[in-house]
Amino acid sequence: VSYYALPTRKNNLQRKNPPRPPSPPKLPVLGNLHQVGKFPYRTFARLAKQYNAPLMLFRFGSRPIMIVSTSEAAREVMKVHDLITSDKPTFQTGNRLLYGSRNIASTLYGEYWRQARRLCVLHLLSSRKVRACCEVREEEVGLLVNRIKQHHHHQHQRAGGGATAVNLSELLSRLANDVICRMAFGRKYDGGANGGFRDLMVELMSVLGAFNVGEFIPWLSWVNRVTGFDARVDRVARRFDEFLEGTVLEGEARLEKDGNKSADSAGVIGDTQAPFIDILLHFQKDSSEEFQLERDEVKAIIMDMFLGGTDTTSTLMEWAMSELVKHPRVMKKLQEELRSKIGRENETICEADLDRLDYLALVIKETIRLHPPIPMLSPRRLMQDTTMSGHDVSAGTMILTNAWAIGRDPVDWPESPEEFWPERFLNTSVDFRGQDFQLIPFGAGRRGCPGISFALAVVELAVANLVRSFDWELPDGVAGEDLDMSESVGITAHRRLPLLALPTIVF
Ligand code: HEM
Repeated sequence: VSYYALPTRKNNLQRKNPPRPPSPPKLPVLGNLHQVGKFPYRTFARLAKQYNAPLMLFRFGSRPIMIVSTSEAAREVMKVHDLITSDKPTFQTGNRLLYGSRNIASTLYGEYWRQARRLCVLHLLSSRKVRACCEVREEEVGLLVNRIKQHHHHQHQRAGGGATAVNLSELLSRLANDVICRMAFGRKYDGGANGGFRDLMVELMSVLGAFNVGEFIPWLSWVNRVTGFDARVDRVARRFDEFLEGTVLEGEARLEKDGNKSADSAGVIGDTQAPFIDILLHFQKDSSEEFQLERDEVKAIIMDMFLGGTDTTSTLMEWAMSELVKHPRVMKKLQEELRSKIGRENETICEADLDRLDYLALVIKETIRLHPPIPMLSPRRLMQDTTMSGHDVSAGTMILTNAWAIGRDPVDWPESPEEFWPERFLNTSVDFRGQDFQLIPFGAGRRGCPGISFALAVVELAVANLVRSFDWELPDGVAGEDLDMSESVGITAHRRLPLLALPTIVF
């Protein structure tokens, strides 16, 4: 048997007990780690197809990992077995950076998770709260549009008419970060004296996404000390904590001045525009609340909002703009919708207009189908032995769902699954909110993403304004269809190369 051959299903079926999911032969110590490659979602998609295996069992060092590769299998994991797959694996790096993994996304399934998630869904990310903060997004998107216009005028004057490209990836990352910053703290931290918050976020993402051998092969943990990885993690954790401590002190000063907030008739703390940190501090200070947070937990949940909401959101906007530049037909159709339905009255589109923009909604759906920002979703951990799709799976197995592969599976997407074609969503109710397992970029079930409305509000507003206000071309006369679409390595799959594009002001 070669190292790369999976046992066939037939062999498995000859066994007496329900078989384990197919599993490629492993190397000693490494298990299957050597097979993963730079783009695990591509490798796993290829193997799943090759061996016709909706569920596959791998071993990364000492950890058993099940890979879920079809919508049917995903439904079984996240719907039929949602409860017993709602635990999370622990990682040393996450423990050190996220206050013992007390953030909602990494904490173990249990009472703390239930209460913290409830708090988050009700007070931080509810559609009411999202709506109440539309001014923040409108202002920030307005700033983005003005920045591009200024760049354009400036270049015109300087270069005597020759336009230069703007770095849309950079601008969109700044937008996502500024919006969450204002929601979380009530103000922006633009660097300078405040310590370059965005640089800190970039470093945090890079440390969290780095391969840490000690997570999988515990006796090799010493390697991290030698390579300096441990010291780097400690440095990021310390700098982040210093920053968050400052924001907590500012929040405490505000609470002291305004007095403790009590719930309004809808049970929401503070006014709907109160920054997240003030709301979380209320749950730390007010002993009449049933659920009490520790100071570190306040910080961990704030970090969750940044980790969950910045890179993911900017990645989605970046791919939407890339696909539009690459597909002039779709760009033109969307521009027609925006320019005819919104008209010229306002300089920028505001959120009240978004409901009327049907084609925009299709474009966003199609973008997230082809480019789920977290292609393998967030890992889960099976709580008890069970049988899934006719296979035995043991308690403790880590579960990764390949949303990227599922979004391109010809079984669910029979018409040109690799093509960017928003019209495929016409006359279907298929949506990404966790009911339709062929489209699960936000996961599903108990641990599904609570930030969908929050994310979409930013993404739709930004894309609508960028597409309505400007015409876009690639620099150096490169045709849109030749745009490089390769992905970066890491937890989020953003563009490998930044999206540089030439704007022409239309509105
Ligand atoms: C395009 C943007 C986003 C994408 C693609 C995304 C994706 C995801 C995914 C795949 C999960 C894991 C789901 C699962 O295991 O079933 C998740 C969880 C989570 N997301 Fe998002 N997310 C986005 C935006 C946001 C935003 C804006 C926030 C908050 C401001 C947020 C906060 C969270 C939190 C707190 C969790 C953990 C939930 C739990 O474990 O109970 N996300 N997200």
